[in-house]
Amino acid sequence: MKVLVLDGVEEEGLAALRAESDIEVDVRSKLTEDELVDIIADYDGMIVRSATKVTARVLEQASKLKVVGRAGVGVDNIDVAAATDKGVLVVNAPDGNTIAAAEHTIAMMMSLARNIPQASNTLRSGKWDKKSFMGVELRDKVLGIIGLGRIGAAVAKRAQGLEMKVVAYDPYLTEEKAQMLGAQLLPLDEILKMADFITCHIPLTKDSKYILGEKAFSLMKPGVRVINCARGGVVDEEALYEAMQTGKVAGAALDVFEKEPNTDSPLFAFNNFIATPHLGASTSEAQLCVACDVSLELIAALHGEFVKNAVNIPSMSPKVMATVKPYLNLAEKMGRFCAQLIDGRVNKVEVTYSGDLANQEVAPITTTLIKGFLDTILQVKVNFVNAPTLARNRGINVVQQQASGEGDYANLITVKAVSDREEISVAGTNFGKVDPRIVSIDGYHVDAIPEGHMLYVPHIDKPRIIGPVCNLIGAHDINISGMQVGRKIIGGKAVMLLNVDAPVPEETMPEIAKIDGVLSVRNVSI
Ligand SMILES: NC(=O)C1=CN([C@@H]2O[C@H](COP(=O)(O)OP(=O)(O)OC[C@H]3O[C@@H](n4cnc5c(N)ncnc54)[C@H](O)[C@@H]3O)[C@@H](O)[C@H]2O)C=CC1
Ligand SMILES: O=C(O)C(=O)COP(=O)(O)O
Repeated sequence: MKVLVLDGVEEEGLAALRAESDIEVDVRSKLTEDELVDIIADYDGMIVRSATKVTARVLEQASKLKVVGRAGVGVDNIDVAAATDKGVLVVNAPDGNTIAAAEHTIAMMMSLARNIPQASNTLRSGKWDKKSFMGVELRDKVLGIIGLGRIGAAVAKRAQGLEMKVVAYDPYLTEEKAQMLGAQLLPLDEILKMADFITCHIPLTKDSKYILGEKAFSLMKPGVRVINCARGGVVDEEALYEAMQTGKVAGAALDVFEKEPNTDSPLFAFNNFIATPHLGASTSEAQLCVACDVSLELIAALHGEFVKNAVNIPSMSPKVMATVKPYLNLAEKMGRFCAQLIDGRVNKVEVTYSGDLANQEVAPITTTLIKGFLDTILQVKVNFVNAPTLARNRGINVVQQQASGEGDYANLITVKAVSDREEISVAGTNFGKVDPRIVSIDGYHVDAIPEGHMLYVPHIDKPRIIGPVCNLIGAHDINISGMQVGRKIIGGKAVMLLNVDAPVPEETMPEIAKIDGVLSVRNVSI
């Protein structure tokens, strides 16, 4: 497999990736979108930082691509929706650069407070100017943090060390968590009115675009200082320009810009404006960390294993991963089994978990089941990433529920599939955690190993059915390795499920269907 590495990802951090015998690493310098479009079909994985734009056009040509890794946090340079539709996993490395970004923010704040870059420039140009650079202290000043996530929290901790009062706006964070961080959660308007310094630590989303715009600047305290080391577009640069022009804003520091690279911003005209070229994550420690983290994620993704920091599938903690892993094989097989048993256009798949599975995280098991279900009926590549979207797009309503109460099995997954023609239900369990079994079909008890080729024959419970079915299969020299028969009442409907060493030829199927008492017959391949 080939992995394309762009944007100057730290070489030392790629060691784990290079050590994989089945992975070839190709490090390139910056490529244009056209160049990327031309070569991307060769690659199974790619790693980027913030410079390369992984657009829908690039992804369209990425016929082998399984995973895009972001050596850092923000994935706004990757078209995640297009990747999801194509079944391409997007992973990031969100923990490795938190401290670097937080320290850069503090450095920006200190620089704003003490005019360090400007004073340094003046001195280097031959002027010993003390008068122009009167500063302010940070102690007792109010720091307003917008977005109290990983970096916001690290900034809060450091600001408290500087004896600042920390207030924060983060509508997605609990009061308890903010309290633990020593920050008071307040509405945005109140923060804008009271803060001496305001710093953003949020992703760029449709809600956060221009969160610091004209209205926000109008509410701010005169003499406020503003910092953005998060994403360009969170601060409206034109509104900032106006607010600096009027003197409302006493200083601003941007590490990120709406358009990057940016070497000619009108803001550069202000002496109280300082800027760095998106350096928040640029420490040797952070770059080593994110490169190592993303390399491990790429290795896992390329080997079909679960990843820790997926952006477009639900992430799983190692604890959840350990509990769900034994059921993924069963779920995928059950999905495949049901899809081949049901007739007509499926509009609903209802998955019910009971026993041990009643009280644990099961969403990844449902996704795996749906993947198995769709895999057998769709031509497109189905994986954990696009399975839920593909189901939704095909009008299949996936319902997941967990049943309480004692059952007959230590763990049980029951799938009810509904189509425009019929409804079927299949139940499966893991014996001893890892041994998958189909234990019921439409309420008929069986005990079948879901593997290889199977033949499903619903019939009337009466003599001279099993023998003739087996004779016809035997006539084709096909070995039967397992047989299960289940009925509810004597003489009523029954089901027969055979494990066979090869698929029963299509031309034999009508002959089996003709046997008196056979209701239908179906080949199933797991
Ligand atoms: N300048 C640089 O080089 C770097 C920039 N970053 C950027 O910093 C930002 C923050 O990164 P992390 O702290 O790791 O992310 P995070 O996901 O840990 O934290 C983001 C926080 O923002 C909050 N949030 C989201 N939307 C919000 C909104 N509209 N209003 C208020 N709060 C909102 C979330 O609840 C969360 O607590 C990201 O945009 C990331 O891309 C990260 C690393 C380096
Ligand atoms: O991790 C992030 O979100 C960053 O913004 C860092 O960007 P970079 O990897 O330095 O181009």
